[in-house]
Amino acid sequence: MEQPTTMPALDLSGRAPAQAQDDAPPKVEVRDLNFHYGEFHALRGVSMVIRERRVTALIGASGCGKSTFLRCFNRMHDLVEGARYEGEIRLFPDDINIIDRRVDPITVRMRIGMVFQKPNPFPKSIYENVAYGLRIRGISRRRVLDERVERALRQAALWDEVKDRLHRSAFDLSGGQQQRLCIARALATEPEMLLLDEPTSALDPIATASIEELVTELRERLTILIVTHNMQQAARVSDYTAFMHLGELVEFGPTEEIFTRPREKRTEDYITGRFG
Ligand SMILES: Nc1ncnc2c1ncn2[C@@H]1O[C@H](COP(=O)(O)OP(=O)(O)OP(=O)(O)O)[C@@H](O)[C@H]1O
Repeated sequence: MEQPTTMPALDLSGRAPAQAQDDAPPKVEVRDLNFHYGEFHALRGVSMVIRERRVTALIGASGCGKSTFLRCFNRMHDLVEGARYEGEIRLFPDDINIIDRRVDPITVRMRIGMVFQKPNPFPKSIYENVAYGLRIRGISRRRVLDERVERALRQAALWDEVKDRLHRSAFDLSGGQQQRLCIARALATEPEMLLLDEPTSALDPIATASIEELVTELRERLTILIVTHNMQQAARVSDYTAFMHLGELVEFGPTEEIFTRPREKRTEDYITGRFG
């Protein structure tokens, strides 16, 4: 695991003011979420509100349940034997409980996209990677596909780099470009929320910076939940930070407060690198 970096280098100067009076409506409300892998109780009574068009970072030591939590949001555990959810994850504005087995996981995944730690483009062309989800949704008219593929690639800040080689293999792209392609693929179906699971941990600093810039741009149009081991990254890109420990949510609040005035000693110890 990458060690958390220490506190002094955090630069919070360019950030929006603390959101103590944030008027963004809730996008998701997590209510007393418990999650079990068979006998193992991986998430313990997690409750939090994720606000619309805000970036919320999940931090905490390896194994504390960050990915488990993130994966609940697009029902990735459904096929894991013995996996069991309790509680609610209510998605607004329609107020549905997305972990209710009666809610179709495909519908949930259309509304909540996910990007993983390692770029994982399909063995297809750049164009077909982005068009994939659209084709699954029955869109086949060339003009519509062209338009939506271009829009998603522009939103992922990749269009200028790939517009002349759309039909080349996605594997010809660099790691950072592949990750932006995966983001474009997730954006093509116009989700309301994006889950990012350590999206830059396999990337170099330049590619990391471009993904962080992109996260800040995407925040204008959708809600983002990001898992990161990098404290600076959480401080740079997020509005809110949630600190988890052993399956519990220890502390949650505006990023600036969590990093400068944590209420809990465990949070302070973690962000100052005293444990992790
Ligand atoms: N499929 C599984 N079956 C059983 N236990 C699992 C499974 N996946 C994860 N776990 C356990 O659940 C706990 C939380 O794991 P999770 O991957 O969510 O942690 P994390 O905080 O994302 O860690 P990291 O930062 O290392 O990615 C760990 O103890 C892990 O061993």
